[in-house]
Amino acid sequence: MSAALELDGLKKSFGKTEIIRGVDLSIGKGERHAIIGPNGAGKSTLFNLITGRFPQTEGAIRLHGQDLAGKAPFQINRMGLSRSFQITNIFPKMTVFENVRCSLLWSMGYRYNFWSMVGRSRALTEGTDDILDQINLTARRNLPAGVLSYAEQRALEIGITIAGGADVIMLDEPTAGMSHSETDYIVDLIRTVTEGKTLVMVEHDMGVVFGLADQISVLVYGEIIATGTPEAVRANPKVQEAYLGEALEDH
Ligand SMILES: Nc1ncnc2c1ncn2[C@@H]1O[C@H](COP(=O)(O)OP(=O)(O)OP(=O)(O)O)[C@@H](O)[C@H]1O
Repeated sequence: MSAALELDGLKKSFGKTEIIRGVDLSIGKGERHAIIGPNGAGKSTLFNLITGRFPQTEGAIRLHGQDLAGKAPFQINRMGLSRSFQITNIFPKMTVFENVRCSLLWSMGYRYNFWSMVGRSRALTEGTDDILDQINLTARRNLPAGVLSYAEQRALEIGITIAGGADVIMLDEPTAGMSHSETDYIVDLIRTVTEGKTLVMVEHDMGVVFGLADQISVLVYGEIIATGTPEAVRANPKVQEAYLGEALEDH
């Protein structure tokens, strides 16, 4: 499996404090990879480095072999990496359809700017409806997004994240604040919409992590102490000691 994303000796300091302390990681194309670790380990910082929100202090990040140094988040997005936000990022007064179309328009405007307006608008509508179908929101198509339930809003946000056609999808705690049934619903949805794509997610819920991830990396105090399959990570004594012990017993 060739790498979709590679981190090489990655470091990040805020002032004098080194938060990411030398991370090497290779995430294969088509892999679903979860980054877990205790509070304050640096997961969000790592996420923000990969998506270009923070510049790294040292080391390299490569997306499909291309160095991301100095690239702005929108440029990284156009190179095929799309992220969701922990805080719901939808326009509440726009309809569900308009929210997805807005995201799709941006990417199509960029990729297919030679299309006629008519062709473009038809393709846009079809593409938007296809995404609504994938995220199970066809029945809610014409409602203002603000009236959706919390889980539906998160589903919509996942739709917005995938709308640009990125092949690397990054999700930050996609099931945060959800009930068990909402979590099951979103996990199924994530599995479906990321089929054939590379998924990188930061997630606290071990049920979600073990249900979705092919590979898990455990970040502790700014370093990855283990990467492997869920079974290997679960059985790793270093991981048990540093972090998972109790969190794992139920799964
Ligand atoms: N912009 C910043 N400036 C200074 N320090 C920061 C900044 N962002 C994060 N930190 C510090 O970096 C450390 C790691 O934070 P981060 O949010 O990346 O951890 P996390 O693993 O995502 O934690 P959680 O699981 O609680 O979300 C924390 O000590 C935090 O205070």
